[in-house]
Amino acid sequence: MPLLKIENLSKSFGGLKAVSNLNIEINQGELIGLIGPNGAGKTTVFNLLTGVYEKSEGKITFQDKELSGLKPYQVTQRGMARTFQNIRLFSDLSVIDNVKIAYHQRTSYSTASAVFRLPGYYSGEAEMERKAMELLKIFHLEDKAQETAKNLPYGEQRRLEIARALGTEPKLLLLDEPAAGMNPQETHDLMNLIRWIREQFKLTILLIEHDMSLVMGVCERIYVLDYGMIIAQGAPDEIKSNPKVIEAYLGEEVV
Ligand SMILES: Nc1ncnc2c1ncn2[C@@H]1O[C@H](COP(=O)(O)OP(=O)(O)OP(=O)(O)O)[C@@H](O)[C@H]1O
Repeated sequence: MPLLKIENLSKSFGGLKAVSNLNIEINQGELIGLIGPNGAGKTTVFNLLTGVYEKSEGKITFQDKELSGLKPYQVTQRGMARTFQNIRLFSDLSVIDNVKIAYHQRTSYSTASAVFRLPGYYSGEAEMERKAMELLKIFHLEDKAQETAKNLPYGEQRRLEIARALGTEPKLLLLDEPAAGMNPQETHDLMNLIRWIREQFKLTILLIEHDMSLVMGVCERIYVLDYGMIIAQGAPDEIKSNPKVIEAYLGEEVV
């Protein structure tokens, strides 16, 4: 059974069919790319998966359970986390608080112990602080733990966003253009980081990305969307030489 199964998924906005009859299967541990020209429907797919949008038609099954009518926080609790194309951090909070908020979504202590500050609350907080700090170390952000998130350079904000997503302890991580705005060196480092966190956290990753060197470099399989429909799928080498893909990217560099 795949970890994620998307069957005949469609989403219309008025007369526009942003996603049309989409079928995707992702197995545990895979690193999969979702590419396509601007406006192809990639982010809409993420919004459908995470409960931001309600589907028009189709079925999404995640960890053997259908995801239907769930709010984004419920999808997070089921084990799916995402980052956004335009970074969305709590920009006025500290770096470490951004990650601790993610752990709060998975917290084990009860609301009563939080409200009355019972001992369980404090041990829970301490544990969260420790775990958040561990994550920051992985992302080389431990020295910036007390810094206000908005003061971080752009590349570090992107890394913090991934750290925060991992704080919810997901099985499936959705990355929406993680290399956007990064220079070639940062993109190269990010590629290694993505590979590494997949192993370390036993993650399955679905990645939207326009940077072809990154997509082709890290993904095992790639789905190509155009006008809301899948026009090609396969290994990076097959995708690079697929005439439909080359045509969809007309004038753009595919390799
Ligand atoms: N909330 C919405 N209301 C109306 N139309 C929308 C909405 N969200 C997305 N769309 C439309 O759906 C289509 C797909 O958009 P989407 O953002 O998913 O594309 P994308 O592949 O992620 O593009 P990009 O690479 O530029 O981010 C576009 O035509 C877009 O204008």
